[in-house]
Amino acid sequence: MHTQPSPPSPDFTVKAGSDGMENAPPSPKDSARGHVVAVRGSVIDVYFPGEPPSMNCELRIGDCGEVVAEVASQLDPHTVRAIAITSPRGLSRGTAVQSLERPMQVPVGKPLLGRVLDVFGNTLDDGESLSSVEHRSIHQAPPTINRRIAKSEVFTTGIKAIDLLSPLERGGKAGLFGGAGVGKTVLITELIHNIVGGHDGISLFCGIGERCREAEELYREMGTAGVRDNTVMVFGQMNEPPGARFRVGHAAMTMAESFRDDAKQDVLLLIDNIFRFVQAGMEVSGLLGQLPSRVGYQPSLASDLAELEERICTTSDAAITSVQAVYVPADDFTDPSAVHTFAHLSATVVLSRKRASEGLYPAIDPLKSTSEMMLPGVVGDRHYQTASEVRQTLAGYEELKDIIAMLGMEELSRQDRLTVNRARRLERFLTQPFFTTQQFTGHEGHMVSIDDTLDGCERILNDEFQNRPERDLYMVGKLPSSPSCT
Ligand SMILES: Nc1ncnc2c1ncn2[C@@H]1O[C@H](COP(=O)(O)OP(=O)(O)OP(=O)(O)O)[C@@H](O)[C@H]1O
Repeated sequence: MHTQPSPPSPDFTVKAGSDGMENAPPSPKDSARGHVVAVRGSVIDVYFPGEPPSMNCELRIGDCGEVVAEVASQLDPHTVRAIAITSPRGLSRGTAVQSLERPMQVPVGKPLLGRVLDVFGNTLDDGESLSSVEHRSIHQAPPTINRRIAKSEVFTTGIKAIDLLSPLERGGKAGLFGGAGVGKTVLITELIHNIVGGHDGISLFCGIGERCREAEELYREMGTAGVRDNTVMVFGQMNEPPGARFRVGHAAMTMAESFRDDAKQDVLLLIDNIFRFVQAGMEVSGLLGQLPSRVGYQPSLASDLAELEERICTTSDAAITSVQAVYVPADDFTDPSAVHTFAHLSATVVLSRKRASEGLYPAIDPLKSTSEMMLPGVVGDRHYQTASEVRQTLAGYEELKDIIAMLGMEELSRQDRLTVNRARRLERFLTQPFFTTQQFTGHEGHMVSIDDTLDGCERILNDEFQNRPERDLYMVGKLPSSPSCT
């Protein structure tokens, strides 16, 4: 079906800078020229009279190379199937195609700082083009084992519940898991606010498949916080074709790797949202006609994720610390996308809908959030003991909830009543007013050091606040030095 006699291929004339593409394709060799033989949505079959381009080669389609596509499979000795990275609107059979005979490339290095880019490295802000900057392929192998190093060092965020119960690892990967609307984006924005200013490296934000409005808000917020000059933002948002959303993570990784490997600078990589990467992969796989696997995901889900996640690592040159928001479909934590993502992370912060509905923001579930850093040798004995006691108290309260609902507090033993008293106060103390939600909550934002968090929890566990109303501990930063102070 794809090998029918092909019409003569039209002349390919390349107009530099057309279609807003800053990297105009070079003059094609004859063997790199082909033409479209079939278009089905984002799937484009291309016939090459000579040798066909290899996997992942970038194709420019149209007289001005206005549609960019990537070779996804080879159908026969002369035909390849490509996935469009830009909208394939207007394509028809016979349209000229040029193979660039190399994978997609993005600009890398210092000129990217302070810029907002798309999956091709085209600038989305008003600044000058980056076409003259060094470019590098978005497909890179992860560092070999002998280049990797493992240091166990905690990365503090100033957010009480995270620092106490699931401390992030410097040079590690952390995930913020949650269903729709439980506060993943707010939490990642607050992390940017708290960390980026004090982080003496580069920050790279990668927006995958989320709303364009959020990208604009983040850009403004970075400007207000005065951290834009040390930040690169790369977006492939929900209005873009699946190919672009699938590749934007690789583009961002290539930029992050250049800062780590060439400039030897630590990188903080924030990704919102890794589920959208999986979802884009699922769409691409469906378009390619692959048989779906469990829950409709692509059969290559595990390897797609591993290909990206394994590139995020710390080497002897510098560290890439990554925080990723992970949308959990229908709040089902056994969904394959969530399960496969869990496997790559050193810290998982789970957001709970129940806590969000009670207004206990950030809605972090203290019993489900975990971290590999939670060892006495890493966080210290005091932190380890306090976190364990907090967890035990909250778990005890969780078990007592059914009894309280059926029989009331009066039927509880004195010890159980004390547990409930402490747990409710701890729950409220672990809420925190955010800088980024200041305008609509009316609570002034607070960053809290881990010492103040430990001090607060210890005092609540020692019943210092047992006679204070619970609301006094809600949405506060650190606790007052005396329980009687407000
Ligand atoms: N820390 C917080 N303090 C106060 N309100 C919050 C907080 N976190 C989230 N919210 C409320 O929850 C809403 C949804 O938050 P957010 O957009 O971060 O959710 P999300 O999990 O990213 O959602 P989606 O999956 O739809 O992108 C916010 O608009 C806000 O009203």
